[in-house]
Amino acid sequence: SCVHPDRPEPLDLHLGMFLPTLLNQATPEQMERFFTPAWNLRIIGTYAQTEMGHGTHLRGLETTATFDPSTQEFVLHSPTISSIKWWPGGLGKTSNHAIVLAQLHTQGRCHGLHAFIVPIRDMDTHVPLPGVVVGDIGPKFGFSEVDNGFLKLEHVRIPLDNMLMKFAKVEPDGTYVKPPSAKLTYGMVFIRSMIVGQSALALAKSCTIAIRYSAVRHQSELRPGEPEPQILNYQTQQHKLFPVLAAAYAFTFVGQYMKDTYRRISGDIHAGDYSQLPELHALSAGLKAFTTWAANAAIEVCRMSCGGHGYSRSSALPDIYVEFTPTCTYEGENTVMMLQTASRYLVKSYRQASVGQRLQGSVSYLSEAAAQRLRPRPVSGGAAPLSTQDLLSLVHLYQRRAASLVELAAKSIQQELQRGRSQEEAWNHSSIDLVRASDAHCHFVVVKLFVDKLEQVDDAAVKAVLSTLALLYALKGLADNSGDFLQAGLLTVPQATRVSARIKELLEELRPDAVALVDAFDLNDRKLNSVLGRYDGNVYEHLYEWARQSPLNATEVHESFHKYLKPLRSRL
Ligand SMILES: CCCCCCCCCCCCCCCCCCCCC/C=C/C(=O)SCCNC(=O)CCNC(=O)[C@H](O)C(C)(C)COP(=O)(O)OP(=O)(O)OC[C@H]1O[C@@H](n2cnc3c(N)ncnc32)[C@H](O)[C@@H]1OP(=O)(O)O
Ligand SMILES: Cc1cc2nc3c(=O)[nH]c(=O)nc-3n(C[C@H](O)[C@H](O)[C@H](O)COP(=O)(O)OP(=O)(O)OC[C@H]3O[C@@H](n4cnc5c(N)ncnc54)[C@H](O)[C@@H]3O)c2cc1C
Repeated sequence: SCVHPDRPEPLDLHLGMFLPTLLNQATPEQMERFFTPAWNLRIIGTYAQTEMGHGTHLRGLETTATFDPSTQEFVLHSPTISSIKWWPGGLGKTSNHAIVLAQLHTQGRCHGLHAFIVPIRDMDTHVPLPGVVVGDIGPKFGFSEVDNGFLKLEHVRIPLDNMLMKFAKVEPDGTYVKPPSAKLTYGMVFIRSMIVGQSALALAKSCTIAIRYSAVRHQSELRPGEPEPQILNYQTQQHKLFPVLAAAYAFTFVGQYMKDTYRRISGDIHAGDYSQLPELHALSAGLKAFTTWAANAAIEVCRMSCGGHGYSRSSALPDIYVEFTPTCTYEGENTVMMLQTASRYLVKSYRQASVGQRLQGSVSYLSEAAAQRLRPRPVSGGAAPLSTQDLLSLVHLYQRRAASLVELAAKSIQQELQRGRSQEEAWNHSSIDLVRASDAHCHFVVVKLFVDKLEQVDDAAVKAVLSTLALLYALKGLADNSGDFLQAGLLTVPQATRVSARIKELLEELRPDAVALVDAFDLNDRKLNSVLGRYDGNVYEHLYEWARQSPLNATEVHESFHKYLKPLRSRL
């Protein structure tokens, strides 16, 4: 399993993408030649796919790999400024090899994107090799520990056997042999699946810090004349933090499910069964986007709930945010991933269900919805009774919301086509609906997995408190997205009012267990690296000590006084 490092590191790409790509796409001979030295860090590699001009649109990538049968070599080339590889982690100064994604040309034809192992620096001197121009792309929002780099290839020659050929092949005479499935060369499903677990970890860290701090921070007056209360006793503070706590548990279970699903389906793929690849792609793309967007926003809620000290690096929350936020962009920009899940899976499944096909996996509910559409609607047409206590009925509500939004998106495309728009234009003019449908589908999956997990909990007390968290997660999501449920006729205004009231009750129920629930994440002080989130709660003394250690305090009078203030004063 992928052990997530505390902070980004220059070897992340080597460990998180270079090695896994070899594992997934190298032949046994290539594994021998590359994996072993890479495992021993003799070879240090990166995954160079994105270019200055293209990150999302893979088919638009411009780097070329042209086969020269006379020398049995590929010629790797960056033909334009926009084709320069840009962003790969560890590329700037750390790596001596790169897996370069390039458009394969052989016998005068282009066969699309394929992966090539390209040596970029001398294995001993680390000097860039001939034809290789490589460097760091400069300061970024964060990730300063990682040398994200650029790579310009000027007719660099590599042996035929440096193309990763587990699936696609080029014969010595230049004949191209297609892979069993074109989808096998896309990659990225592994790391997208792992990122779901990173979302859970980021949430667990952030709410541990914020809830522990909220238990030791006393501020203002709740009852005149009484001591200042813990800020965790304010309903608004609970309303900010407890849904984040619930999401941290939800995403932990989803992260485990995603890892298990990846392991199961990639095992099938290695055995030659590609049938589940669409489900794995759709699930990993959608859940990566859903969980990172949610976690990204929640980290900021946790930071701001700690007041001024939340803005101090001593809280660790600014660093957690800066390190986490690019997950919404890399490994598939979130909007694009949501569109993939909708366009390549949900709408396709909806259409199959509409003609009576029995669907399996995470979209099986679309078959149920299609059958439902064929039955006469109840005369009342109103929303079904709502239980704010029964988790299974809430799962069903999320399922029906997802089915409704998938149908809305599919119908939007149909309406656009009937207006005479082309296929592409019809899809583009429905893309807001498509993203909403994916979001609702992923939300249903998360709620369902949370509730399914409770069935595996034997301890009654643990099951009770997790059920309360699951209820809060489901009802808060319902309140936040009440427009979807109202629009789908799944919720009435009186029911929405009851949901809000129930959420307040749940916040009160969770208050006594809140600190224990974050302690249960078992994140030690070293991993949290947060003065506010210390297990012993001894914040103020350590905050003062932390500030005293600041480099600015190395001298009582900083050199800036003599260099700037004093001369300025003398000129006034
Ligand atoms: C394992 C051993 C290792 C040992 C390690 C031990 C040590 C442990 C310690 C580990 C510590 C390391 C920690 C790891 C941390 C890692 C840190 C990461 C840091 C950040 C790194 C970032 C990297 C990157 O960003 S890489 C670049 C990412 N870029 C993208 O994702 C590009 C996004 N764009 C696309 O994917 C495509 O353009 C797409 C899909 C949007 C459109 O492509 P298209 O060609 O136009 O395709 P389309 O017509 O839409 O679909 C065609 C068809 O294909 C299917 N499809 C598409 N994509 C996939 C896929 N990925 N998989 C499967 N199938 C796919 C699609 O569904 C269509 O199918 P049909 O409809 O059936 O035709
Ligand atoms: C910290 C970090 C590390 C990275 N590490 C690596 C790495 O190691 N290796 C690597 O190869 N890459 C890496 N990347 C690059 C990353 O994969 C790309 O930035 C990402 O794929 C997004 O592509 P882009 O930057 O071209 O954005 P664009 O695709 O240009 O996105 C810009 C906007 O256009 C929108 N958009 C694009 N296409 C569509 C569409 N079809 N429909 C609707 N809207 C669309 C997007 O939603 C977004 O709002 C890294 C990036 C970052 C930030």
